[in-house]
Amino acid sequence: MGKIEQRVSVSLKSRSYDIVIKPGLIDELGVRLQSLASTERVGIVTDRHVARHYLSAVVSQCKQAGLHPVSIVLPPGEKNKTLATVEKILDVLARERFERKSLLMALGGGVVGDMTGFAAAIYQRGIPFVQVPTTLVAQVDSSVGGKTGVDHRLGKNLIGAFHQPKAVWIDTKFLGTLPKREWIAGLAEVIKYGIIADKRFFVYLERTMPAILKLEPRAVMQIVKRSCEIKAQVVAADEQESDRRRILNYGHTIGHALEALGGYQSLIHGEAVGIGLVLEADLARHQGYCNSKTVDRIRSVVRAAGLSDRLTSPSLEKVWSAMQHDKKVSQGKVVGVWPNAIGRVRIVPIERGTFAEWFKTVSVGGSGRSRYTAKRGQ
Ligand SMILES: NC(=O)c1ccc[n+]([C@@H]2O[C@H](COP(=O)([O-])OP(=O)(O)OC[C@H]3O[C@@H](n4cnc5c(N)ncnc54)[C@H](O)[C@@H]3O)[C@@H](O)[C@H]2O)c1
Ligand SMILES: O=C(O)C(=O)C[C@@H](O)[C@H](O)[C@H](O)COP(=O)(O)O
Ligand SMILES: [Zn+2]
Repeated sequence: MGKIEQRVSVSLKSRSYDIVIKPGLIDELGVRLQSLASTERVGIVTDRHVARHYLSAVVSQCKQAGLHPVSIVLPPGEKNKTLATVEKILDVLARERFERKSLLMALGGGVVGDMTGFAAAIYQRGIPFVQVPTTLVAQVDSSVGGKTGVDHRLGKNLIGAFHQPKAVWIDTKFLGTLPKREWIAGLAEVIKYGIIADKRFFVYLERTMPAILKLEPRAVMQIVKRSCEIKAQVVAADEQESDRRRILNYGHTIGHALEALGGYQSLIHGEAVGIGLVLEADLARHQGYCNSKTVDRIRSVVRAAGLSDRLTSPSLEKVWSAMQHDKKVSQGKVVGVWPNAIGRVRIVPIERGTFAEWFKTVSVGGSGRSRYTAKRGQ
């Protein structure tokens, strides 16, 4: 199997697994699956958009490797990340007599990955699955670390389970067909890693953004690999988010609230996180945790990526109330992740009064979408 693959290991207490990053890895999927699957039956879960580009190639790979693939094609988009959609996956697994050792493959973005992982976590109390992420968000974040689940009307990812994949296989060539808006959204999670854990990486992003926006292969490989390394380290230190893993949620306290307030339709996840990165940095400054220069640098890199930095809801009550459903809430208190400087964050609760004071100072406006809101394929 070619030479240019990169590997990142996720070392957990119970078990480790590898993230393999390689352009063209799709051509090896059959062989890789064969070496991991204990039964011939393999469930390929994907969505309609991804299926159009890649499903037939993956199915024929499986067949060539002597496997018996069963395709499950879901409706795309966050609004379908629901228990009802997971039930559809479970119906197929039961009907097709999937067994405890049957393997599922999540072929898609974070929505497909989170739901496939959740179905794998609960079908027969847990079956194995692999992640084959096809969006930037999924390649740098959602495919790694075992957070799986679905949304609830009141809050993001309120229903779910920790269930680690057996492997993560990343083909950066998938990104070639990704709509630009989705690519830009993924950059929010990439920028997040620089802010929470790696100043050098943040500086790299500041300098290299033009090449990244042009999808230059070296830059793409670098951001995917470094993001996976940082995520793998954090997850290894705290698999089930009892403490340190909460840093991966920087930008999400406000981001998830805005996503839920938009009914999971107006903002896509990365766009909401991009806004959250800037607003939570500004809120950190307001609380005296960092200086304005730090906020300005975060704002500049977010804008350079083409992401919005503007609050999308004028209602303090609505935003604060949506934030109450954050999974970091502890003993009724909203807990935030706040930058001290680039590369360093602290985790501290915030009072409503402090949030309200800051909220008055923030200008509201725009749709919150990235500069690239064109239709798919543009
Ligand atoms: N589990 C975690 O740790 C974690 C981390 C980050 C995000 N998430 C979750 O991930 C979700 C967002 O994921 P996403 O941004 O990947 O969105 P997504 O899964 O909705 O994919 C975005 C769009 O791109 C399409 N698409 C996917 N790959 C494509 C390709 N290669 N070519 C063309 N079209 C393609 C999809 O059909 C979809 O329309 C959110 O639900 C978020 O909560 C989870
Ligand atoms: O892996 C994690 O831990 C994260 O927080 C990564 C986030 O980017 C991701 O959006 C995650 O799904 C959020 O988790 P949640 O527990 O806040 O729903
Ligand atoms: Zn996220």
